[in-house]
Amino acid sequence: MQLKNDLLIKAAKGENPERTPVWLMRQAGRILPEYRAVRESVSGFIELAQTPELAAEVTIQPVDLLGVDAAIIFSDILVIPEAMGLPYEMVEKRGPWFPSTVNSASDLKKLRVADGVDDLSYVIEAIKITKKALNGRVPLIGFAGAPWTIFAYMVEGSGSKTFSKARAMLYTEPELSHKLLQMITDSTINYLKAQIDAGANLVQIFDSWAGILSPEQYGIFSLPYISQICDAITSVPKTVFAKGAFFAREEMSKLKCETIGLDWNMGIAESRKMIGSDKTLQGNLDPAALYGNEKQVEKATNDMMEQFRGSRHIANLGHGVYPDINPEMVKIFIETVKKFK
Ligand SMILES: Cc1c2[nH]c(c1CCC(=O)O)Cc1[nH]c(c(CCC(=O)O)c1C)Cc1[nH]c(c(CCC(=O)O)c1C)Cc1[nH]c(c(C)c1CCC(=O)O)C2
Repeated sequence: MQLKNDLLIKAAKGENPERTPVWLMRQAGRILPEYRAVRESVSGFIELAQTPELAAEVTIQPVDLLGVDAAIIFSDILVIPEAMGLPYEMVEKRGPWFPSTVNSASDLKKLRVADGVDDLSYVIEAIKITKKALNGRVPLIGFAGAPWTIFAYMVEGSGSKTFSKARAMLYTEPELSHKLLQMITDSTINYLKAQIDAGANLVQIFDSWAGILSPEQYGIFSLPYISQICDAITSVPKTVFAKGAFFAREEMSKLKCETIGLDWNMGIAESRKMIGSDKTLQGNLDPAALYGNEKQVEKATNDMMEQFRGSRHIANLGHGVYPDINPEMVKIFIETVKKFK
């Protein structure tokens, strides 16, 4: 299927798109009343994610309603632990929670390497339905969590400010940590390959908890596993977004990926210098800028675009859009990027 809008793919490959493409991390769900209406028709997030027709519907909503240049499949990074044998629940207003966690070698024995097609067939089905419905209008982004971020949830059992249990394990049980990280990595490679076979045009790896590791620990327990994933996926462009990993930008430029995501704490000119000109940069407006009024959002967006001018860029926020942002301000962000000359 030929893409009618391939700006994202061109930008990722450094092929001079006619204008800068724009999409938002966490654009599916969260901010749209149309999403909440679908969400209320089922028992909760997990049922929605596991019902391929509905997952496809909410994946396409931001393309229709906001005018973004890409869709991202509606799912969650935590489907990987579940496929490995560690199920999660999504607790209303609190976030993910794992009834059991990984603390010992015997816990690890109960897990398996997930097979992308069989264990995550509902995501694969949702991708196929989405691709058909999109009919080439925009590219579809597939995604997975980075092994370290997935490890953090599997060991901690929930979100946390410090993830101190997960970080402790890296010091007290380094061998066990590496074994679990390798199982997550192998599962993630299988999963991303299955997403690509089903039609994903680009994949993004979210290392949301990169920033809580020391540079040294990051180099031992996160980057080598992201690097394995980048090496294993060769058929579509890859984006690596490591939130808070300002200290790893130079190292990240060596990854076999086309695009590096920047969060809003990372200076644009300084990041370009560290990463070099052979990669596309994605980002990085502060998501809180969208709390401003129309003029303020326009100005903040234009200021960001100006700093990326003339270099390989995919416009986005520096992290996921916040749930209480007014969709009208998201539209202004998108329109401002599209009009930028
Ligand atoms: C850390 C992380 C998670 N999930 C994800 C990350 C990495 C990105 C990041 O750093 O924000 C990634 C994710 N989660 C979701 C998507 C869908 C696609 C998209 O719109 O980008 C994506 C790409 C849906 C979701 N994932 C979740 C929801 C809300 C569930 C609901 O509808 O109640 C959605 C739409 C739940 C979720 N899932 C997770 C948390 C902490 C929570 C609860 C709080 C929150 O909403 O962010 C784990």
